[in-house]
Amino acid sequence: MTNTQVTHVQIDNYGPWTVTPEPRREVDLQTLQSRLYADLSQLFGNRNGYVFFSRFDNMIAVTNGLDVDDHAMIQESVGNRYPVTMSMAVATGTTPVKALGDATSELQAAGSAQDEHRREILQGRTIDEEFRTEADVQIAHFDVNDATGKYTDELNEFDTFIRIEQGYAELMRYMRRAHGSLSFFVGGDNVIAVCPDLDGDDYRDAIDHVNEAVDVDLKVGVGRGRTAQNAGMAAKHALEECRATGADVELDF
Ligand SMILES: Nc1nc2c(ncn2[C@@H]2O[C@H](COP(=O)(O)OP(=O)(O)OP(=O)(O)O)[C@@H](O)[C@H]2O)c(=O)[nH]1
Repeated sequence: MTNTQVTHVQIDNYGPWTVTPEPRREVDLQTLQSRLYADLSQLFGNRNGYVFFSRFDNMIAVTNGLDVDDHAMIQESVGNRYPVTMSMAVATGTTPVKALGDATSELQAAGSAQDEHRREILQGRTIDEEFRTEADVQIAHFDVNDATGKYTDELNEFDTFIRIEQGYAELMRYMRRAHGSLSFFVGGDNVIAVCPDLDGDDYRDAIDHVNEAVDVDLKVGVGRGRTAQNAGMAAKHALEECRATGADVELDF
């Protein structure tokens, strides 16, 4: 049974900051956001977590293996180095959607994202070491079949981008609604989904749905692990197995 630990990261009072005392240069905001994402990717990643940028001012991390002190250190490090602070709430659940829902509720209960008095909130609970297992995290790595031949080498970059984003939009909605999963675009033609205990038929169902809805062909490798890093690497190996065998779905368990 999966037990996903999810952390909701939110920049404090970011909206007002972007326009105070007057609108800040967009290039500076883009630089700040992408650097913060890069730093968080390293800070969570060094502890075997994964972080996804969602909207950049909000980010979602899979943090199995990190305790509250690890979160506090990451929060402090960002507070020391950036002109903005961030709040975090962490929750666990048998589905990632449920865990994230609980984490978000904790942040919302602590105050608005645009409340200047709500700063550096750190709330929630992590999984005690004794209850952690090798099956806590299930990660699916989706990839568009032959994106290079069908899109990248054929269409202009914007039309390729539209095709890939359409596949992503349909997949993220369906995996959330039908399968309690959180899916994130990670670049190129790749989507990483954080999932509860799904089986091969569930993944086939999602791939068929996306194919019927928006005519984008996907394959997926799925892995399990004690941490996001372990599950994610197993998923990548399973995806290589798809490439070797021609299968649409490969499970590494
Ligand atoms: N983030 C991330 N991006 C990747 C990964 N693998 C490939 N990409 C990106 O996806 C692009 C397409 O690569 P592939 O998916 O290998 O190529 P393809 O043409 O779809 O071929 P097949 O996947 O073999 O059907 C690459 O140029 C990279 O930008 C990965 O593991 N993670």
